[in-house]
Amino acid sequence: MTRQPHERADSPPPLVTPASADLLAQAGFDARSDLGQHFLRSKEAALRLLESAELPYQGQVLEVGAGLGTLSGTVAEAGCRIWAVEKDRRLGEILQGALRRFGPLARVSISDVREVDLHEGLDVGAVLLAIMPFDWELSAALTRHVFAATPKVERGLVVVPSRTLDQYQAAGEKAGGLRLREVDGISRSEFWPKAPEALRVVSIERHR
Ligand SMILES: C[S@@+](CC[C@H](N)C(=O)[O-])C[C@H]1O[C@@H](n2cnc3c(N)ncnc32)[C@H](O)[C@@H]1O
Repeated sequence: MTRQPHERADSPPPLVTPASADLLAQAGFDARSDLGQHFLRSKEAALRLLESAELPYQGQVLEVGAGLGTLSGTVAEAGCRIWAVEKDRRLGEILQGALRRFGPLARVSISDVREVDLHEGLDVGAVLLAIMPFDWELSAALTRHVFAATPKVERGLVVVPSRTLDQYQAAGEKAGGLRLREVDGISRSEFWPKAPEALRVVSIERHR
């Protein structure tokens, strides 16, 4: 298989499991800007996102770009089923290691979310919860993709660059039938590497 210019070798980085964003930084991990990689540094921030998401107990959550599993583990601890999808194969072992203890509550797919069968894998009423790549075009494309791929995802809560929200709101009715609303903020310093621009915590609903 020919490797794309941005693809790196798949050898795992020198990390311990479970890993944290700060350990990743200390290990000299090469965060990929083409994937908008910025990792959540604290569990407190994950808990705050969980609170904003108002997840139904034992509901199903799709997380796009699960990274190290910091948010995914918090979701599973709250009693929800999590499907953690992450494109970067270098993070596969770490993510699987972080979620192994949850057994059947947690499913991991190491793949581009646009290449997994979301309709088949999700239940009606699934919620999208994601810290989307910090690249406004990519985060907008992935958000659009999830809601277009299956009607089973009824709503979501995402962290996105503020420009993603601005562009959606500017698109109005053309925004793929979705209504986005800012519900909270999150500091750029909650991430390693620090987010390059302001972030928004946004709830998403379908237009009825
Ligand atoms: C802002 S980071 C958030 C990581 C993680 N949620 C955390 O906070 O530690 C975005 C994540 O999305 C992943 N990603 C980028 N494009 C993706 C795609 N098409 N499908 C699945 N994951 C993707 C990146 O590799 C990265 O781990």
